[in-house]
Amino acid sequence: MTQRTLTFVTGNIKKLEEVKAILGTNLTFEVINHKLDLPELQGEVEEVSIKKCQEAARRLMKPVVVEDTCLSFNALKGLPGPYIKWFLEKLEPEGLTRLLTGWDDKSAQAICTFAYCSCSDDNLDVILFQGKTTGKIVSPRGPRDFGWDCIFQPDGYNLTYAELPKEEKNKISHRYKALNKLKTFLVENCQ
Ligand SMILES: O=P(O)(O)OP(=O)(O)OP(=O)(O)OC[C@H]1O[C@@H](n2cnc3c(O)ncnc32)[C@H](O)[C@@H]1O
Ligand SMILES: [Mg+2]
Repeated sequence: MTQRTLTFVTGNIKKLEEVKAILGTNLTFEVINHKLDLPELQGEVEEVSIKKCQEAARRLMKPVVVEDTCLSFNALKGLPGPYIKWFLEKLEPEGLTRLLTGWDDKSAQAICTFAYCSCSDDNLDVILFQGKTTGKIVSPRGPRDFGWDCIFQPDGYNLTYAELPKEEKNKISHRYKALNKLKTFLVENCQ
């Protein structure tokens, strides 16, 4: 990568906020946002992320990063997973919690997958960086300003993501773990 900017393609302002907060300012590259609501194909999260990233690279013709977030319920064999956005929109947090009525197992995984494409020489190869945080699904608690934060209680905490101070979430989150891997890769490969 010749330029020292990294374009994060997302339509989600809260994701962008967290990415900037986690990366901090002490970086050799600058994260800029390109707001695009990219189409997302169906499939496993890896396939969804790869296709989303290639589409972003094809449209912008420069190095890009996209991110896809899953919320996977173990009792439901990983669903809603990559379809969480649509489940959340239709069912709202209360409805998501209710999906697990009748199941003893309330455990869940928050999974964040960053996908990077250098887009050099028309090469659309994609590299993935994944982070997972385990927890359980609870009745909604806390502010509702970001997705399903109010129903996800990370293991080792009595508070939901929404109730935790932002700095605390950003130290343990699925996004933090994935972003750390991406950051290491960028520092080693993209100077
Ligand atoms: O443009 P993109 O980056 O795709 O943004 P999006 O909002 O469409 O995001 P996803 O496709 O990854 O869908 C993930 C859903 O989960 C929500 N979400 C993502 N990260 C979250 C987090 O850390 N905590 C709570 N909800 C989150 C998000 O608002 C979506 O409803
Ligand atoms: Mg999306």
